[in-house]
Amino acid sequence: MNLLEFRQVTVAFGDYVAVEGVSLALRPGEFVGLVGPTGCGKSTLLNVAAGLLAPSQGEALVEGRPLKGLNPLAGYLFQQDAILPWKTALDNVALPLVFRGRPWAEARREALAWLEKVGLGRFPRHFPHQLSGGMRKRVGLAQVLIAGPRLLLMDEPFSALDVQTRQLMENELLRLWQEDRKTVLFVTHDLEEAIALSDRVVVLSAGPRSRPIGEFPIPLPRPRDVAEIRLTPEFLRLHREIWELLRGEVMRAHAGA
Ligand SMILES: Nc1ncnc2c1ncn2[C@@H]1O[C@H](COP(=O)(O)OP(=O)(O)OP(=O)(O)O)[C@@H](O)[C@H]1O
Repeated sequence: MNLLEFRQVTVAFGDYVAVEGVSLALRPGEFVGLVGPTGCGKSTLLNVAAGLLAPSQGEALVEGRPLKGLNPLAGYLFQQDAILPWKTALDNVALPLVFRGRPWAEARREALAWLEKVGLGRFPRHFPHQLSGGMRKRVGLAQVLIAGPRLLLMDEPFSALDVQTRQLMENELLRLWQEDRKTVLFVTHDLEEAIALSDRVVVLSAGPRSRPIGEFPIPLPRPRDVAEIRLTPEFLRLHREIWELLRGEVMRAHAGA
């Protein structure tokens, strides 16, 4: 059964129809990259998947059941940090468990294990302003993963990072993902990032009335190193093929802007 499915999802903001008739299904354990030009409705679809936004028409299904309210299986990682500046790295990661009623001591123990998993075992008492951008991302990732989501919704999570840090984080994400293969919907307008990470890349058309116009399986071997895989002939072939479709949409989006 599909873990997440959009069935003919349309979202309108007033008269503006952002996405129209979107159908897309994610199998359990699948890593799907969603690419499209700026403003085409990628975040809108993630918000529908998270249950933060109800479609104007159509529906989202989670394990075959219509989604009503917040998606209980989902963890959401945004472009901006969602961590609290006045809490330590450890307490930021522990918070989702505390919100669920777990005692602080127990939550902190588990949080420390997660900080170690993301390579921050030596920084539990640091505050966010004492950490680099990449380290804050790691805190954010640990904070999402500690809650045990089966679906990860990621909205350009690494786009604010410099290229090297970004590649480190992409590899880190793949390493963690290999461990238990959560279902991932990863939004980006960076086609290379989408190909390097995903099992399947879905291309959205330029808005308004955006919808998927192409789906490309990415049969690159795993485990992958995102920096190395970009240099392989198969990667370049996939990039050329998908870019052919995406380029037209990017140009349409710019012409309409
Ligand atoms: N709450 C809202 N009210 C009105 N219009 C909105 C609202 N949210 C999004 N939109 C519009 O819907 C369209 C899709 O927005 P969305 O943020 O989903 O695009 P995106 O593909 O994620 O963009 P980007 O790549 O720039 O982040 C945009 O034209 C945006 O202006």
